[in-house]
Amino acid sequence: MTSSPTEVITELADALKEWLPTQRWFAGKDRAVESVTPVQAVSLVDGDPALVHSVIEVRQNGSSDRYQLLIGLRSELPDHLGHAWIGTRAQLACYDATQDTELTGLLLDLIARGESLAGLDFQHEPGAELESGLKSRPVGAEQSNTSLVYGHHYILKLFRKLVTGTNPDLTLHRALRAQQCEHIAEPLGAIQGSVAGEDVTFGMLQRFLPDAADGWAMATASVRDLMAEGEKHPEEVGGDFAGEARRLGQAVAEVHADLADALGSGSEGRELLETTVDAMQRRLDTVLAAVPELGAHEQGLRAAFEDARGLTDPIAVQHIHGDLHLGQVLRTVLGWVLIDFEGEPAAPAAERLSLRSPLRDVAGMLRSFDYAAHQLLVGYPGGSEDQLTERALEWARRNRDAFCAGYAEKAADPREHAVLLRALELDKAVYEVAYEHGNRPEWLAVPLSSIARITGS
Ligand SMILES: Nc1ncnc2c1ncn2[C@@H]1O[C@H](COP(=O)(O)OP(=O)(O)O)[C@@H](O)[C@H]1O
Ligand SMILES: O=P(O)(O)O[C@H]1O[C@H](CO)[C@@H](O[C@H]2O[C@H](CO)[C@@H](O)[C@H](O)[C@H]2O)[C@H](O)[C@H]1O
Repeated sequence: MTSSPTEVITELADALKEWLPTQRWFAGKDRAVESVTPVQAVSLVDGDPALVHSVIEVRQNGSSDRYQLLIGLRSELPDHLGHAWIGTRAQLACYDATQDTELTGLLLDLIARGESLAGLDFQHEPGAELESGLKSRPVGAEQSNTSLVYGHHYILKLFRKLVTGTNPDLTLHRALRAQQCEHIAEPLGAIQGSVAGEDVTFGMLQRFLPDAADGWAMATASVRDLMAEGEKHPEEVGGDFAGEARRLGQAVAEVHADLADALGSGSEGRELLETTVDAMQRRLDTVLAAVPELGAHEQGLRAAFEDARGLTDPIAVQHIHGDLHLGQVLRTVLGWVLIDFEGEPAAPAAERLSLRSPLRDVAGMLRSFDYAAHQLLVGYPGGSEDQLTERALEWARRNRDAFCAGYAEKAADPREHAVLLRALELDKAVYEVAYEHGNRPEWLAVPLSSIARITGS
């Protein structure tokens, strides 16, 4: 490589403008990319292949976000890396190096050795003895970040959109580990560094749970079973999920209790309600401007948010998961594990780190039961009164109740806060409208139809 790492990224800028919107983890797919510039770039491996670690600034619609890139450079790109190609410069193929097992092994080895390289600190958690020399494979699932699995042992998440300060995913995992929480995958290491003088977390290594099934796959299999059973009710079919939903409710309540013990909790009154409802209304303004289909429900949404403003009881607050849904929970033989404590990918860092009502996580999970029940019906020609829709509603009701009942076995019953819970659920559904609009427009009907049902609009 004759050019400097920064020159490489600068020369790749045009290719990156095309490539970024094709990546699942790129958060700005709904806006044109105006420019891509390197904030910093360092060489981690010289030679052929070479490896450059870079932070880029992506400008869109007048604002900008920072993303982490690992760029591989090779004189010849083998076929198995063809899908990772970004562009060619100075006769070198430049590609997404997270897909290159010849290069990614180094990241685990550096963490295992606890080394610093080119301004990046590769750390293992105190007492963690890590095996090195393992090859990685990328996690197949489409995600907000890029995760690599090493053997059957470890999973390394490389954060894509960067936030300043220690990433909440790492902070909360460390806090839960200190509480010996049973419902997490143990954090084992991290890649830390700085960008423009501010600390940044680039990666987090965790114990990989090879035999875990994800909650979304389990729940949707249960819905499919039910729909195949014609006239039967959820409790009458073998694939009933309510027992798991109850255990999941217990696990979420236990994680909340551990987070509160580790990081503190409080109680808030009027001021929090005002800022919470103001934020809901602002989010609604933004999403309404982007997704006209939401307009039909504006009145119902605003009224539900304002109902919450009128509440008088104090609200318990603490650190929470922040983006809890069935895709963020894994069922192992020992029980449920929660993953990905990063919060909503689109939320500002300060909001993700603030103390909030744990009912937000409950609302996220309730939304997810609704999603699991209704996503099979996307594009389905039946009317809203037909039998499959009835089954979907029944499944969602049963599992939402079971989840709340499980939660109530370990903490206060979330159903006692119906007005706030309803507002939080609707706020989450508004977020989902924006999320689906930007990422999976064919699924937009899922949150929209829930909003219609909940608000009666
Ligand atoms: N400890 C783990 N063991 C097994 N699989 C995991 C583990 N952590 C994450 N996964 C898998 O990797 C996927 C991505 O992880 P996640 O933390 O949700 O990343 P993202 O921030 O990109 O959404 C999850 O959906 C899950 O399937
Ligand atoms: O990438 P993350 O897992 O951090 O979260 C984002 O993507 C999720 C989809 O993968 C999205 O979740 C929505 O769809 C789920 C089904 O795919 C459903 O279970 C959730 O209830 C629904 O919110 C999530 O909102 C988004 O932040």
